[in-house]
Amino acid sequence: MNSSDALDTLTLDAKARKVAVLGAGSWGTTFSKILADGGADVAVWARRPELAREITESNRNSDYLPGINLPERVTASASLPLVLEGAEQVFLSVPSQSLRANLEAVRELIPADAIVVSLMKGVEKGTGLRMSEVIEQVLGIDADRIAVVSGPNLALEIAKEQPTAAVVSSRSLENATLVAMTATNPYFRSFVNTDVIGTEFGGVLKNLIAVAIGIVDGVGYGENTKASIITRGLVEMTDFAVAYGARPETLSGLAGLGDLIATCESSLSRNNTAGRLLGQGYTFTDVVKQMNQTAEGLSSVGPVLELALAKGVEMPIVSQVAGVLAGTLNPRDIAPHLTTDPMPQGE
Ligand SMILES: NC(=O)c1ccc[n+]([C@@H]2O[C@H](COP(=O)([O-])OP(=O)(O)OC[C@H]3O[C@@H](n4cnc5c(N)ncnc54)[C@H](O)[C@@H]3O)[C@@H](O)[C@H]2O)c1
Ligand SMILES: O=P(O)(O)OC[C@H](O)CO
Repeated sequence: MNSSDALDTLTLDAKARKVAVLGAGSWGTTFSKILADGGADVAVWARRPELAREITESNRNSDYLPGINLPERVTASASLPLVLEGAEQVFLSVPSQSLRANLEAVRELIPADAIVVSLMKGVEKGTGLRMSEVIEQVLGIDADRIAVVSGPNLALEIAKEQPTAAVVSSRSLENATLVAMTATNPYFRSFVNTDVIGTEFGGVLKNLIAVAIGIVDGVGYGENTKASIITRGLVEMTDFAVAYGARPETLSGLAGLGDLIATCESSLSRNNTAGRLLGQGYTFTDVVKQMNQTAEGLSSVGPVLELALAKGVEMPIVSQVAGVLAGTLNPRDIAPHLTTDPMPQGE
């Protein structure tokens, strides 16, 4: 049976019944709720046993999702073998820079046929690898068994069941579809594509533009500045991702423009918040101390600029974010420098 025949025979019965989520932060916990509300039994791995107990016994994760009740189908444990046993799909939601170490601990525990799904939006420092590439490298599994989820997905809004869409991407359309069916419920709809590169880079790059938006917000600039950065930021995102093999239309979709809008507009965004603190004059070190959740953009800016240089892609906005983070560019100077060329350019 080829893959399009296999797709034709898929019915909703093919939804996964037992899934595992590694990482009980704001996104791992919210995604567990999405999956449980779609009908799956969800086992979550939390590093701290007391958090695992709170999730299982009180159906709450009060540190990350205050006021949200989790479905009974979500249980948690600090034991990886317990969580992973029998999982048909394994969702990964830890900070990107910790993924490799976490995967090394679970390599032997992931069930042989499970689809492994990245929920993360970062690139690895030092290697410049996307999360799906780290998964492929460390687990040594076929790329068809790996999927990624991305889109305009601010965790707290979804935990409150506000209607939202996302895209699931895999080289195997069949596996993307299986994951999307499992990650669909009355308030959350998953679309599919096979452009893993574009889907992952969309999520990484919008974080950097959201940091820029936060910076100019913190400075006190208004909507013209922000709209200029969002629009030119999308050009930078698309040029970069296409240089690495993405399809341009992916960057106009949920994982690109969609996520860019959500992250740049919302004060719930940690990347946007980190930028705002920088714009208000806090140093990078102060900002890192104040953030108690993951702001991936702060770690991805370096590797993204290295990848851009390798392909000769110009990223003036991302370069300016790097300058502000390094303390070499005054946040007030970020906005006028939307191109590196003083001569007028085609848009
Ligand atoms: N929160 C969102 O709205 C959202 C939405 C979409 C995607 N994401 C992505 O999901 C990923 C996880 O983000 P999050 O929002 O859940 O972050 P978070 O900071 O809320 O939680 C991270 C979780 O990982 C754990 N953790 C921290 N360091 C770890 C380590 N070294 N090893 C294992 N676990 C560790 C923490 O204890 C916590 O449970 C990020 O890549 C983020 O970009 C987040
Ligand atoms: O809070 P942020 O900035 O990590 O953004 C969360 C999600 O990626 C929004 O889609």
